[in-house]
Amino acid sequence: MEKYILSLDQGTTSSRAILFDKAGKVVHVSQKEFTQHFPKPGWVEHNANEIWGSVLAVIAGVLSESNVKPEQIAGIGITNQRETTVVWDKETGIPVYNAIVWQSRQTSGNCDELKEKGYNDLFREKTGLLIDAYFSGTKVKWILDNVEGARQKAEEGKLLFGTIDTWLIWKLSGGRAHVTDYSNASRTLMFNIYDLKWDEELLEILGVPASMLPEVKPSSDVYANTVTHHFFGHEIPIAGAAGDQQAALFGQACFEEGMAKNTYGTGCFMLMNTGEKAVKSEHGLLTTLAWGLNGKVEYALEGSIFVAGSALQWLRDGLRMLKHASDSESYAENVDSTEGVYVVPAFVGLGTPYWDSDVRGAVFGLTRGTSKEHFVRATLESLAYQTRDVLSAMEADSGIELKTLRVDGGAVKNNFLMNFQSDILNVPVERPVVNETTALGAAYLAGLAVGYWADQQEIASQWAIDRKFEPKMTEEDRNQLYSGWKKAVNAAMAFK
Ligand SMILES: Nc1ncnc2c1ncn2[C@@H]1O[C@H](COP(=O)(O)OP(=O)(O)O)[C@@H](O)[C@H]1O
Ligand SMILES: O=P(O)(O)OC[C@H](O)CO
Repeated sequence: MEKYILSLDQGTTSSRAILFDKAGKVVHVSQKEFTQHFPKPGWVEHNANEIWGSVLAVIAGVLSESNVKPEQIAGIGITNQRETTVVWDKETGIPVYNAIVWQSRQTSGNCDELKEKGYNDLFREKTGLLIDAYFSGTKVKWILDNVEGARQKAEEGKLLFGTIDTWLIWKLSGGRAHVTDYSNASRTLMFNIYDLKWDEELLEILGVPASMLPEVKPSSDVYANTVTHHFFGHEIPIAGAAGDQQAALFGQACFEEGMAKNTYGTGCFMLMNTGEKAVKSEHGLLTTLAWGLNGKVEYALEGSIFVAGSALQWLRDGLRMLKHASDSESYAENVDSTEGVYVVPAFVGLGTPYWDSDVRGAVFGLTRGTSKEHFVRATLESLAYQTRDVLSAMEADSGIELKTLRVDGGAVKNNFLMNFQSDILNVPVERPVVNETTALGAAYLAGLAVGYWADQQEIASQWAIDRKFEPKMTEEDRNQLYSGWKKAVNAAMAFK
């Protein structure tokens, strides 16, 4: 009986269940989008029960469509949109508020207060992050402060906190496991990435009771078995978990120090493996845990871009310029340039290297001749410019000049974007055969825990390239285009 690993990739816009075989190939995918809630400007929320429903639906879909039986699944790996915060009642399992999404800015006022009190260095020293509404800590506090009765219940030990991995493991195991992994814990602003413990001093400052927090485990480990009714009478080990960006780093087999990947999904996240040493950034990058594996942890440097593929969704759903995000490629290729148009998609502020929560999106350089094609092209180009901002910071902090960049995520199907990316970075861009590297990374972590794959060497040998995009632009053009982008960002930041 052939066995598979089931990976559950719970992203910002959709949930996917993917079956992988021993060769690391995709056997079948089932995907379901769910509702994005925007209750106020800058706020983004999800319904945690709708997320759970979407995960159950894709599990059922992938099994029935592929004809794979539950007993053929050797283990389950979970990967998730990170930082997104769920607080639920321990007894009833009912979330007390919507999941507050990583992009949401509703706690930026609280972050300003913490910064004014001078806490930034303390948080940075202990967590590798900086004080920003992006991370879970202030989101938990917001729920406890704004949901009636929540703080008291939390102090009585009746509420649980989790990022989406924790929520899904808790649901899949019927409430038997309240756990997370090192990579997800390192995104909360509450976890000390050096002591590898929840930090009492930070919890005190944030006003979050320790009793709400999950146990932190390695990223490759059997946390619990699923309860039988979810899998048609069969228990399956939940054997791996990692935040989606760290999982993509793993799925891209970036196991050596200095190897990096960039994932183009809702946002865009570049991570560089820094091995067993945590590199502190001077250029607005985050120091984060890559994974816990083989009895130790490894670290990564990360550049976080908040709006990437979601800018295309904005063109599609907000401005109704596109029918599908993928149509952007032909529109962009229908013109030779943007003719000086720049889109700065700072819809929820800017992350690396600017860390400005108040800046808003802006468009520059419009003329009477500007067409939809120019507008779409400028939006796609903004993903590449933001990536260049991050890569420059990464090279400055690590002292490593990247020879190639491995890429993945929904938007890398866009060949125009990949060509332009390579041109603007002046670095070759490598797109692997398996684009579902996030899900693959979680599958690998689970597969290692249950002996499905032997070791990281076996995994690294499975990585294969689909297409390499080589830079062709002249240096003069590259510099001119990029300096226009810097001007546009500075102008957007000045408009507040
Ligand atoms: N061909 C394309 N060109 C540009 N963007 C795309 C394309 N296809 C998908 N996208 C964008 O990619 C994102 C989806 O990627 P995905 O990796 O599934 O994201 P997530 O994990 O954040 O949900 C969407 O924001 C969508 O707009
Ligand atoms: O949903 P994605 O793939 O854009 O990933 C979201 C990140 O995990 C946020 O930190």
